[in-house]
Amino acid sequence: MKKIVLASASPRRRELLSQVGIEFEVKPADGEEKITSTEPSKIVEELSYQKAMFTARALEKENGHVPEGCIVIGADTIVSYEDRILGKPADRDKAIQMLSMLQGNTHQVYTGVTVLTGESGSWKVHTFFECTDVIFYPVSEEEIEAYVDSGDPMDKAGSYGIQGAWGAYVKGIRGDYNNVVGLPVARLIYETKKIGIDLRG
Ligand SMILES: Cc1cn([C@H]2C[C@H](O)[C@@H](COP(=O)(O)OP(=O)(O)OP(=O)(O)O)O2)c(=O)[nH]c1=O
Repeated sequence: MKKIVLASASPRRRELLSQVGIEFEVKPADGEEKITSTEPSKIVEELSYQKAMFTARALEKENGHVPEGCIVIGADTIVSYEDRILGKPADRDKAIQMLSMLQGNTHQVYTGVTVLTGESGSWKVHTFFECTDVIFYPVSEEEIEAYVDSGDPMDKAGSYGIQGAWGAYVKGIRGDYNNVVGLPVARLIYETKKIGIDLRG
């Protein structure tokens, strides 16, 4: 059986892969990511590639060579609003600022995914991104502060989790819900099928 490795510490990404019946190991990427792009779609693709590559290099080191048939998956999620890129908030104030900006408006969530496959001694690279529009109802300052004080936003791009208490303010989405949570799993299955891989079997 082929070995699939998720290069992520995100519990959401783990759940999404498990949910559709994919069996995998987890080996979070360990390294400093660098952004050189300015376009949201390029940023998430670039960061997903770097995460997948950190883990792939570590596997290569452990094995003494590129493990044949091994599949490494890395992903990165950001929020884009007008010309701003929003990652995880640095502190409480930043989280409040982000949510105050996003409430009552429509923003985009981008997730980039990189799949590396070990083939004939090197890593073949497959990268794509998915974008989902998310619309929030107007939310008061008090509601934002109460949500931020719950601690939920701190490990999430854009300072919210659509799957948690912030779901109370989501008017709607256009596109893939799972993409907002951190991994467009159906697209991942579709893209890997195109390169002859069924991740589920
Ligand atoms: C917008 C949004 C983001 N998120 C999460 C998904 C990602 O885990 C996180 C964005 O951070 P990322 O840097 O993409 O990922 P991560 O640090 O959590 O995990 P790793 O790099 O090890 O793979 O925000 C939600 O859970 N719900 C949401 O609604």
